[in-house]
Amino acid sequence: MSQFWKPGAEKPRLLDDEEGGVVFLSSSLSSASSIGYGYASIEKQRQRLPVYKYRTAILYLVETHATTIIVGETGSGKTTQIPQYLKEAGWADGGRVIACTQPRRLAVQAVASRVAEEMGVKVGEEVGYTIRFEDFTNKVRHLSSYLSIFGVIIFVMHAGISSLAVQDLTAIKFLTDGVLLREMMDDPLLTKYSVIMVDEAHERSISTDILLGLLKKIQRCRSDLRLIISSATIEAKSMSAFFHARKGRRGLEGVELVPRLEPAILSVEGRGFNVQIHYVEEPVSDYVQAAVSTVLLIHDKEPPGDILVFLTGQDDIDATIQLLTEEARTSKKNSSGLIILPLYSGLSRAEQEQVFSPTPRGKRKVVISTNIAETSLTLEGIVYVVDSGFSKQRFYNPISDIENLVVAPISKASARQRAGRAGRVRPGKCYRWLYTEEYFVKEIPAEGIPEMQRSNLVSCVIQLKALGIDNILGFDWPASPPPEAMIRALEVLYSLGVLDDDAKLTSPTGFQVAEIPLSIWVSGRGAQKELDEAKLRFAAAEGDHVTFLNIYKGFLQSCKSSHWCHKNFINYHAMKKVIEIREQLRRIAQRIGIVMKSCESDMQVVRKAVTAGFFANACYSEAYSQSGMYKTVRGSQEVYIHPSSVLFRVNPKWVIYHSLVSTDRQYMRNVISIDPSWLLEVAPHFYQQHRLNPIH
Ligand SMILES: Nc1ncnc2c1ncn2[C@@H]1O[C@H](COP(=O)(O)OP(=O)(O)OP(=O)(O)O)[C@@H](O)[C@H]1O
Repeated sequence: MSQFWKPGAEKPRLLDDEEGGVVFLSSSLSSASSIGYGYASIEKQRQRLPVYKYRTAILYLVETHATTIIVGETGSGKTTQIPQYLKEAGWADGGRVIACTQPRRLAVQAVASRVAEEMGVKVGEEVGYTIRFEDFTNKVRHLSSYLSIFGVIIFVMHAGISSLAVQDLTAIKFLTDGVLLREMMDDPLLTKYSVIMVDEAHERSISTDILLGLLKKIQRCRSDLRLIISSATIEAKSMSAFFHARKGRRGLEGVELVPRLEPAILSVEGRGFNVQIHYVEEPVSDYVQAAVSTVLLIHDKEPPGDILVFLTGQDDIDATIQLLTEEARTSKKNSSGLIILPLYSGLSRAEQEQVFSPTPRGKRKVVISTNIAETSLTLEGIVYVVDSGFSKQRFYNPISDIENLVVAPISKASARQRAGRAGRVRPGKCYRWLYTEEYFVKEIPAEGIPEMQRSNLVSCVIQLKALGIDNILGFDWPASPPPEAMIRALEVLYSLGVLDDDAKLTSPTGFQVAEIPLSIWVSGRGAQKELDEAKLRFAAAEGDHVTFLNIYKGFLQSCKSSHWCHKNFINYHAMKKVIEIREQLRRIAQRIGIVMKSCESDMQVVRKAVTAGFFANACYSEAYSQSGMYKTVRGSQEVYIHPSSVLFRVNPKWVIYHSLVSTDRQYMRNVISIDPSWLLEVAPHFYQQHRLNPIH
């Protein structure tokens, strides 16, 4: 086993002018070890962060450059400090807002709370956040709705306070990049924002990439807007090249523009606390078992401190928790005193928030998480990180039109982010215990493939179309998506009636679809296991979607009882979330003029509705096939019904699936039986075009 974390070995540095950046600073920081830990006032803690020494530099670069790229180690203070510096320097004066985007909802909430705490304000006042279905910012709309509630009496006072109503009272707003994109539908130039900081830009989610492309466009119209692109692990030069390359700049050469269009690159040197990296000597075959053994070893041998384990998804997490709990029961020595907590996006807010609660004295918290905790989060007690080296990633094949969620190795950038969850408030250790150092160095790529280049682009195309970007193939992307995937997406949207013959959004369907904040390809995440178990009790011959509907109806009939959920192995918090999201969707549907009508008990309507949304995922089983094998109508791929489906072993002739998972075979999840004649009815363009033989 080797140990290393050479502070400074991989440190980013300030690039010089020839490399496309700006020479500005040469100072270096005190080493990490000089930063003590223990109690310090919040102000002192802020001043000890590496980024503090760069405060003036950052403000100067933001003032003078349209785009500033900031690279600094995990925990150096980018996310929590830079928005505050900007506010202190006046960038939120006059009702303007400083935005900071994050790829994940949990990080948005956590960072907003921390910054509010540092500023001594409540979340939702000067510091706010917005994520899908949740807006904690202080602005006009809240005042107006308050006014409407109290009607006439308050209306009299309205004139008196209307000057307040035009001001956005939130100065610093954290939000997901997806939410910022949605805001562009109402305000294409994002006029209320003075500075937009795209944080964790290395993640390159589809939303981040669309956002970067659109922000570059907005910069042409708004010389007052400033962008900050930040990350610990971003390839700064290529990001700079993207923002620097502009079409139609002829005639501007030699002209000194303020702000300068050429991006500035700033490297924040120094890190919070040391993190030692440990590797395993021999590769392991079972990373769940290896994770369990590593946790027990740390618990046995290492001093106090909480443990954060990175695994790939709910299945792995459940298996690990089961093994650890088993261990706690049988071997008192090893695992007593462990508080084991899962963390993944399908959990309720309350369940997720448990990971932030302080660890009782004499106990050790073990948080077992997906990559939801990979960036931006500070979990105070974490000293040890155990990294499986894998995550679940989407891979889309535009030729077969199949999108798989597969367990794949993470990038070096991700591994550094994971290690960076330790060492934030005291020194830490990271156990890349599940893969060898040689494997890490030689096999793991420096960066991941942008999501845009490995995903189905249906939602992405709808969003761009709704924002008036008609020439999607000519859009200025940070990394171009494969043309086949774009063409596939256009084709599907045309067949769905979302796009017209000129590839423009149809009215009203296309615009309505664009307004709904769920993609038409709804993900089935959340409480999957419990729902699988309950399915037997609620199983419907038509398939999984109708089964879910039965569960939903049962929940309502029980008066939304948690006891009922417990009895039926259903996740109560997930059901509450279902109710919440349904209510949000109902409101949106009302606002955009969709007439709602109950289907009563006619399940054919439900099945047809699913067919209308997912017709491209139709499959059939051949009459002679005994093996449970299906073929996709498009592409003739072999697929099978997942054992968790109520239709497993029932094998109706024609089905539509919601998503595919790849293990030893391609399995269809969330499957519903259909009548093939509906395919021609709901998607005639699509099926005529593909001349489907099996439909007669
Ligand atoms: N909730 C918290 N409790 C205690 N300390 C915190 C908390 N949030 C942040 N900090 C402190 O502030 C430091 C800076 O956090 P911040 O998120 O700004 O860093 P960052 O450079 O953006 O890191 P990353 O790249 O990992 O997101 C942390 O290392 C930690 O010392």
